[in-house]
Amino acid sequence: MKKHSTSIALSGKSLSLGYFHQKAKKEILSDLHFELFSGELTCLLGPNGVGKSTLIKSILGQIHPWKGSIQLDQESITDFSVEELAKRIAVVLTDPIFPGNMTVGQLVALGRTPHTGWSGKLNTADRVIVEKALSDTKISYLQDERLSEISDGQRQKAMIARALAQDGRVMILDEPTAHLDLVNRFEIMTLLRDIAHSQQKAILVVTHDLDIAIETADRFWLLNCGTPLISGKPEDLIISSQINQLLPSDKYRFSLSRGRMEMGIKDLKLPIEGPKELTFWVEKALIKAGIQTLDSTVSVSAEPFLIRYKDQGFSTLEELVIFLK
Ligand SMILES: Nc1ncnc2c1ncn2[C@@H]1O[C@H](COP(=O)(O)OP(=O)(O)OP(=O)(O)O)[C@@H](O)[C@H]1O
Repeated sequence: MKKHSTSIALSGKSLSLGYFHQKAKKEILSDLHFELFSGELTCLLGPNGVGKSTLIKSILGQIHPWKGSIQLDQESITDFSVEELAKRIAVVLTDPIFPGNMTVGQLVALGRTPHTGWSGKLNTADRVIVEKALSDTKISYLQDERLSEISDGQRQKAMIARALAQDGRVMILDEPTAHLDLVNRFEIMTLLRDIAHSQQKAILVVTHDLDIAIETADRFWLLNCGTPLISGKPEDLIISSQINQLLPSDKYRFSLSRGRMEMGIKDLKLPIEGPKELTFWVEKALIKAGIQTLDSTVSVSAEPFLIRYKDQGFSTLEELVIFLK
């Protein structure tokens, strides 16, 4: 069943994108189609150099498609002025460019610029929106802190609050979790999904963080060289194996049972018995140690944790690996 067309915030049809290099045309993406839905967090994934930033630049009107068209709210983006586009599409780029002595509150207020004009003077309604953006991103307590004196994760939340204050229907973020620790990466992505759902925003995030994207995204766009963009629920793309498009060679595969990318090892003969959550880690430790075949079965049990192999008992995987080597 197709999604209703009114929920399409942004779409691209038959796009051909590229650059001029020494006067020659260098096509990066051709015949590209996409639909970005309101109320969803979409993650754009693909190998380095495939053209993710190029696609973002075209959505922002920084490069013009050689062929095809991009529609925002059913109108060609070429019909929008730069100011009108800034009201509708908010962007968070990888490297923030704001001075360190600016406060979080001042940064978030800058999000209102497309609405206030060059004076930058906020009226009551603007102030309410800025305060809401700070509270939606749970950083109201940081409003008077300087950007140079807060953590990377807090700064990234401030950048998202600024984009929220811009109050457009579409938000685009280029690697918003780069440089962040695991907990902050989860927090940022979960925050973005909550915002997409509660405020019906269409949020597009470029990321290389497959694990966290699987946990948080409503939709994936998979981009690979020379193939059409694949769009779908992450779970559907995993079940249908289309997720393997992200993996360039047989060396890696996406494990359906474990939900993650792994080294694809041929002729693996590791008979291991015991609880599933333990056999998984035993196999991992053996593969890492370069052990791919065993002539007897390894038995593993929990409480107490014990590994048995050929009448020997081991209380750690380290002991087992030393014995096998
Ligand atoms: N201004 C430019 N002029 C010419 N070629 C460019 C320009 N910018 C990017 N390219 C080329 O376009 C291709 C796609 O680059 P792009 O930055 O869109 O990839 P990406 O998927 O965003 O990569 P990454 O994951 O590494 O950020 C690359 O081959 C790159 O060299």
